[in-house]
Amino acid sequence: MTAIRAIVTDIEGTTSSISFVKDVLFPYARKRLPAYIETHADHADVQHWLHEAAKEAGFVEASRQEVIGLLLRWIDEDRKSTALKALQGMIWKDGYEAGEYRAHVYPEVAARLHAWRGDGLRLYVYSSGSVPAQKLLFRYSDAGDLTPLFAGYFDTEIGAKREKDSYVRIVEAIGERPEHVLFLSDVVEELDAAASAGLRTGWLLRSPLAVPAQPRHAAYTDFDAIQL
Ligand SMILES: CSCCC(=O)C(=O)COP(=O)(O)O
Ligand SMILES: [Mg+2]
Repeated sequence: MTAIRAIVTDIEGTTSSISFVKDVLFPYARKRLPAYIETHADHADVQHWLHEAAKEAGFVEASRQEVIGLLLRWIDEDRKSTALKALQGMIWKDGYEAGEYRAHVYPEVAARLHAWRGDGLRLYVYSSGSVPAQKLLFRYSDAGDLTPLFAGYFDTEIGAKREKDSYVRIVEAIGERPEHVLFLSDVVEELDAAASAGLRTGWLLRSPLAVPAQPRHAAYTDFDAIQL
């Protein structure tokens, strides 16, 4: 089998629990988003992402309140909007820095990432969460600061996770041939897109999920089970 030289991992459902994202991060951002936007309305990056959100929704003209309402609805719908994710990441920063939560990573993940790095593999993240949010999550993980392990981060600014071209661009950016890159995710549509771009794939099916009898991607219950 072709040697794996780089691993690109998803976060939610793969390195970290869906519950940490849905039950801790999303409610934290939802509660604070209206006040955060009002108090940061003169910040250029906030203005930029509000404008992008309004554009994405097809609003020709929208008040700040209308865009806030839109963003709250998108949080409830778990919409993978680049603009929403950027704004959520800005809000989560306060919570991490105040010690209000630490990011969940599954128990075997940190040691396995260290082992892969020790074997010379390059490690990357690809998540719908913004790159700053990804860095915060691994900086403030419950297994300590894992950011030194990663060579790079990708978010939906490179493309949507269910589109083949996103993975084509990622392998170009990391300078590898696709067959030397393993993409790990819990979402089969993301794995289908990565496989169509020629990447190797690993499907994380964390307990209590059951591994199907004939999974269409190599399936693993945790990182320690992954065969390179
Ligand atoms: C980067 S932490 C927040 C994760 C997030 O907002 C999200 O939507 C998770 O998506 P993923 O692509 O990691 O499944
Ligand atoms: Mg996921």
